[in-house]
Amino acid sequence: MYWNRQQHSPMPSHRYRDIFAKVPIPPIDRDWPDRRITAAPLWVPVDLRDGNQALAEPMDTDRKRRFFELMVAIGYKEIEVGYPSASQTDFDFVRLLATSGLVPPDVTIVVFTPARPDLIERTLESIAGFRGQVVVHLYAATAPVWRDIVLRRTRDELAELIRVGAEQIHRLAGDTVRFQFSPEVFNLTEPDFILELADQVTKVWDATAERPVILNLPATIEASTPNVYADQIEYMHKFIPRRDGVILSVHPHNDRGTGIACAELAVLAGAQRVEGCIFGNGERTGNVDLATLALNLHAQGVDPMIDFSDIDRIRETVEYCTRMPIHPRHPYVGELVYTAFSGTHQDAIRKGFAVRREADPDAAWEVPYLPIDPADVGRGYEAVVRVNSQSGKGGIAHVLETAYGVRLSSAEEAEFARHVQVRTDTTGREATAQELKELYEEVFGNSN
Ligand SMILES: CC(=O)SCCNC(=O)CCNC(=O)[C@H](O)C(C)(C)COP(=O)(O)OP(=O)(O)OC[C@H]1O[C@@H](n2cnc3c(N)ncnc32)[C@H](O)[C@@H]1OP(=O)(O)O
Ligand SMILES: CC(C)C(=O)C(=O)O
Repeated sequence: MYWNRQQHSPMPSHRYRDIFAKVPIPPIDRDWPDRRITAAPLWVPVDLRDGNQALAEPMDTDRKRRFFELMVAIGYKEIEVGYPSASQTDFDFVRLLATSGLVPPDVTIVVFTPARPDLIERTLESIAGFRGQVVVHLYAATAPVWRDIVLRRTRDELAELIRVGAEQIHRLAGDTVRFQFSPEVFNLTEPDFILELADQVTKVWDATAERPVILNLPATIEASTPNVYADQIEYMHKFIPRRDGVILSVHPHNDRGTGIACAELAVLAGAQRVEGCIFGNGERTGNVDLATLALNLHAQGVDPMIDFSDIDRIRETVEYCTRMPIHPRHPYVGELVYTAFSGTHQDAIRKGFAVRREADPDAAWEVPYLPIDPADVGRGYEAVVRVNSQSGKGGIAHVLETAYGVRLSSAEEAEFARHVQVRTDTTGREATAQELKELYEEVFGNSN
């Protein structure tokens, strides 16, 4: 075919199978494609547990505490604070929260446990005496490969393990505790088995609208296009027993790079709660990024209910706690995401700002190439246009004007751009505002 001269790659793609070969995807009359997101879901950051378990150097108490205080300060009301049976550090941090008054009364903490009697006991020990709101989160992997290879249990045996764990938690936990169950690798588990387990745990935990059980459905390893995950979630939304007594939650990872889309489509499909990490730390390619999800809502006119108005302060804390830098292209927070180097984009932004200057500050934001106003997240406008050999006269004039108040006529703009082009082509580098000013003075003298 003349239009497609691509060759077969030498990679062994034949060794992989798509999700439809791995698990039944039940047909549904899907409603999610026609829905819109008009309100924020319940957000639950799992940075202190799922994020923490992915770090080369897990957080110490000081880091955990700073991260926790940040999450409280910006508005999270439910926070997974650790895997208390994993390490003394995790246990001690939960004890600190349980005994120190660091948890505000309107904030719920979540503690995470596998279905092992000794570890459940240790988990409940970690929250002993805590008077605030707490969720005990039980998990077990349910997908066939995990059942066969890892846990070496049949479906019935695994269901029994989960029932026994759920009963133990119910017995040991006080009346104020709420319960959460995650069938790990939900997305690769047979739907009828999930319904069976959901029926079981909601029965054992006596799920009611007043004391709902959280059923969290993870894409532990992202394994399909997001529309398939959305179908899987909508199926559960429609068919899980005791739906009124269940908060349907999702927990997408990002192995295919589509964790955000999975979370958003899952919310359209009926998910009420989303777990993830701020800026997307987490196992392998990370948990879904809660900051991007929140700011995607903001950019659609929906209040995300979390305050990202000082995103660089949040970024500093997250980088300190995880000891990992955030990529310059990371949505909303990256150093370069409000910056244009290219000429036609700079020209459009400059014209957009000119219109904006005349507009009501509350008028709808319509500046080309800037999906949100950088000021919303505490960024200034200095870095919006930066100049190199890809830049044009509009962008160069914008920098001179905003940095130094120098205004060029149209003829001067065109002439000066030619000088800048020679300079940036020769150096191969960016020209800073100060370098542009010096070049301007060389070309036009100091008089303008
Ligand atoms: C998708 C997720 O994020 S799940 C959470 C993953 N997080 C972590 O593992 C971090 C914390 N983990 C730990 O500190 C340790 O793994 C511990 C304390 C939980 C367990 O440690 P160990 O007793 O040394 O066991 P190990 O780490 O090798 O785990 C494997 C055992 O756990 C079992 N297991 C795994 N998941 C579960 C579960 N949800 N419920 C019960 N048992 C489980 C495995 O079948 C295996 O048992 P086996 O030894 O009888 O074959
Ligand atoms: C067990 C759950 C919540 C999890 O961390 C995952 O599946 O990734």
